[in-house]
Amino acid sequence: MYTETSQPTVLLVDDKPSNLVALEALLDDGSRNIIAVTSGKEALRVLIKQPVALVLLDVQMPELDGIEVARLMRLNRRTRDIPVLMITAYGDDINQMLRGLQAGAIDYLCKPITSKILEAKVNNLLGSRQRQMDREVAHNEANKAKAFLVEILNTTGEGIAVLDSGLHLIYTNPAAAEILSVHLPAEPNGSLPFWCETGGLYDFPQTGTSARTLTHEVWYESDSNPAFPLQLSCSPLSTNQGWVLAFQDISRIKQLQATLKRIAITDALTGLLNRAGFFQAVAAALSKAQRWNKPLALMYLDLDHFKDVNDTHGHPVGDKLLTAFCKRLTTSMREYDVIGRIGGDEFAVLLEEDVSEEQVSTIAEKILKAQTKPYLIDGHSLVAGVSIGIAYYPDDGANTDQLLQAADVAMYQAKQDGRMSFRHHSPEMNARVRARNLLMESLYQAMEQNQFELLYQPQVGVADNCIHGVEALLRWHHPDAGMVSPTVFIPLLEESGLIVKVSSWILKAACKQRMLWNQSVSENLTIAVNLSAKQFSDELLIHQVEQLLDETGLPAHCLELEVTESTIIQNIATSQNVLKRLRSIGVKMAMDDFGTGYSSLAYLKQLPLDVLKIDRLFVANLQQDERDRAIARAIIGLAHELGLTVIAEGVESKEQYELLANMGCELIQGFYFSKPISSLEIQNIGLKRIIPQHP
Ligand SMILES: Nc1nc2c(ncn2[C@@H]2O[C@@H]3COP(=O)(O)O[C@H]4[C@@H](O)[C@H](n5cnc6c(=O)[nH]c(N)nc65)O[C@@H]4COP(=O)(O)O[C@H]3[C@H]2O)c(=O)[nH]1
Repeated sequence: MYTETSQPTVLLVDDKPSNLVALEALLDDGSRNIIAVTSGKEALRVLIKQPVALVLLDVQMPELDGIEVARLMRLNRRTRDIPVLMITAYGDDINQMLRGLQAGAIDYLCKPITSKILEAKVNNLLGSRQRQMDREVAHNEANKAKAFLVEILNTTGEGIAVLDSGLHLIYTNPAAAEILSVHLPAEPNGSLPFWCETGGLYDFPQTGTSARTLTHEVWYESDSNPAFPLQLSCSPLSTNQGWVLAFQDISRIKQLQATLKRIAITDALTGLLNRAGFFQAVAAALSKAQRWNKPLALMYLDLDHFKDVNDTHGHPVGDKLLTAFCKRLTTSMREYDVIGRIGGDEFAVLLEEDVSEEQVSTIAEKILKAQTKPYLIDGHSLVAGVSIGIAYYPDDGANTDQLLQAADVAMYQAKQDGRMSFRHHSPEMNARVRARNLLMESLYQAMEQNQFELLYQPQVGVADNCIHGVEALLRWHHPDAGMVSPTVFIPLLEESGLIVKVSSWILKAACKQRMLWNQSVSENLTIAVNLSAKQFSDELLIHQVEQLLDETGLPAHCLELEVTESTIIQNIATSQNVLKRLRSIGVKMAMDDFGTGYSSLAYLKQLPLDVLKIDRLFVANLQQDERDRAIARAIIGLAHELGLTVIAEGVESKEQYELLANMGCELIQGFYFSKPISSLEIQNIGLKRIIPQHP
């Protein structure tokens, strides 16, 4: 094969070299390659070896004549299309000429050869051969391109199909046939498939010159296929006779998206809706409620002391408790109520039906009741106390945030009022929360601005009416609000975490002050300091106390640490351990507020304590209530048998004092002798007998 730019090769075949020389002389004008051979055999050898554009073949040759060479050329694939121009000395021998033409010759030249005729015929034949070659090249190129396109169509994963103007499928590549489950040609009377979009049938774009490719998500449905989603690109054919479709089955992607969507709104631990999911559910319910003018109720639930469970028993136990709690919560609710976990130990419930205050209260009571039974988790018996706040649409909020905030405020109030209870939101609660938030903000500066002070309340011996000890009590002088009660700000300190910093200041200030009284009061005076629940569970407490005693030089037996009964009872085993370790360094341990609820007489024996403080609420009823007197007598008796010192708190009257003194209570604390007073006032009293305030 030769290209357009290369010169064509002309093969001259004649057994007479003189003829060859003459022919070559006539043809060799520099525009073509000339090869001259003297036999048919040689000619065939050249033809097999190299591309030749034209053969000038003498008919009469020994061995292999021109007609035989032409015949053999036609039998070979490589030579059959090469034009042959026969040269004969017998121009009048019709038979011979006919045989030559039948053997494949294109034309004849008769000897003697006229150079012009030779030139014209050679040029014609070379030109036509060139055109034939060009056509062959173009045809081959087209075939290659077609094969390439077919390969692409056959191997692509994308479905490619052509629809005629009547929406019949007239072409599908293999992927399209598989996706659509069709075999062309389609059944002549088969029904047309549906191409649908949200809202109805898919509107195929207008055909015509302004046609563009449009991409859509459509649903395809046919006799053999239930509807499934396709991502479809549709291009009208330029002939106006249909459309080319390119598409992919996106069922898997859709399923994946749905799964991801579900995961995105589900809480992995409990399987409930997570915060995002719950918010979506509330938003949907709110728009319905707005449309139909219906009320909604939203409950906010917070587990009481859940953090302690995590801290004490570890997160796996905490997780199991949450899961068990959710199970119980779910069984307390109706099937159509929506429950979500919106924080670590915070849950919310949306009630759309039967949302009168009375009905919602019944549900809240049911939830609380279900939680009174302890959970048995990994050998631990745990109670998941819960506080519930309830808010209503439209009274307490118009959107999700407002409603949740109102329910949260009500929940906080429930916690304040004693936990394991529920509260309905009321507008006054907002004011309370605002005030609380303001206080919380100013608490952060209270330490730096020296707004805290310690007062000391004497603990007076019944035997001698002298001060045996003092309880350090914290005071906060708020620059605007004046004196704020510790019952208000101690929980805020705990909540904010500031309690750690403030508590270590209290301990240090109390111990330092106590050392100053060595001379002015007594070397044996006890200083009692309250420990917050957080401090009591702080691993570093013992180290901190040891360091403090070291720093201040205070003998350990002069320091008494008070822990409330409720803190101790939360986890008896841990409390036993902490009490034991603190006592091992010589510090005295007192149980504060004894009698405020638990009256854990059964535990007293197991707790390593030195002092039992009877709560003032208990003391207040002594005069009126014979049963309280009997119980107080029993408590004091039992405490003594266990080797504990008893201090009665909140003693306000002579009668209370005398009753307690008669029962054997050895130390009295209360307004009867003194309110909490300054360190200077304690110093002034010193070891003198203290005169009752209300004799
Ligand atoms: N009605 C009446 N009340 C009496 C009488 N005698 C004493 N009180 C009051 O009873 C509370 C006794 O302290 P508490 O039970 O430890 O109860 C304390 C304690 O739990 C907590 N608290 C006070 N100071 C501190 C502190 O420094 N650290 C910690 N963690 N808590 C503290 O705040 C609670 C309240 O403290 P305060 O307001 O100082 O109230 C004090 C005291 O002023 C009486 O005869 N009648």
